[in-house]
Amino acid sequence: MTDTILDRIKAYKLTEIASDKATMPLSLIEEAAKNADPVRPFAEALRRAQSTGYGLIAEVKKASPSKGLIRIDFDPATLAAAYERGGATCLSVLTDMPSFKGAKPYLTQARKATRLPALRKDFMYDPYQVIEARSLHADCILLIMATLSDEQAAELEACATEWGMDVLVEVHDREELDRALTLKSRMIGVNNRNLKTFETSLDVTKELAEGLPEDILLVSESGLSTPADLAEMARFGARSFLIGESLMRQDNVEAATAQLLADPVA
Ligand SMILES: O=C(O)c1ccccc1NCC(=O)[C@H](O)[C@H](O)COP(=O)(O)O
Repeated sequence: MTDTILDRIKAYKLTEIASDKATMPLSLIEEAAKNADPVRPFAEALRRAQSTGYGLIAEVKKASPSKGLIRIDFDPATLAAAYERGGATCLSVLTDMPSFKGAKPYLTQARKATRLPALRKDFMYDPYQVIEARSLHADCILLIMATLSDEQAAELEACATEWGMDVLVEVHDREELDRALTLKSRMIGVNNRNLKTFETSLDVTKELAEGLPEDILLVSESGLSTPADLAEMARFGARSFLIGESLMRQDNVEAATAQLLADPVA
């Protein structure tokens, strides 16, 4: 069977992690993580926001495997500040370089420009990356069930918890959702994009939202661009959203963010 983009990402991530460990030993990363800014509560911010409106995790995203270059004038701090002024609840910052033209410092720069909690958006396989996320001042990490075993997910989650961070557990189908629900995190991201084929459909959130336990904070991710999209997702129980491309393509990011959030359905 041919490799998917996720297989290719996993292969270079494992090489990258080995090389990072060789140049920056874990003990130094742990020291930096201990000295990082206090954690800003991520899930709590979303729960609060969606109790009166929508929770928005606004993504700082320069490029992607499916769309190539998305934004030319890309300054993470400027974009993050615009998101905050527009009413975003949290930030998501891509730190993966080969596929997303992201960088580790972008996370620190974006978070420091705002008072918002920030997610390290990357492909996590090793506790080293989790501690590194905290050293960059991350408040939350992402775990993608499509590319992790149950044991890996539980180990990475435990590490994040140990360092005080929240965990957004990402799923794309029922089998991944069932596995995700065995973890401790109560924050589930349903990715409308199939990361193996790039096919994107809001029906994925609609299908998986049904029958979710009451205590789950549901985040609908990817392919969302209009107030009507958000209203439709809200009708199926998702009031928090992870949005990147559609906002990154706007000239006025602050105004576009405010417009998207302006009229939440009850
Ligand atoms: O965005 C991609 O092309 C992509 C490809 C392979 C793995 C992950 C990918 N994206 C990560 C995401 O899930 C999105 O950046 C995020 O949900 C925001 O999506 P969007 O609003 O559609 O930019």
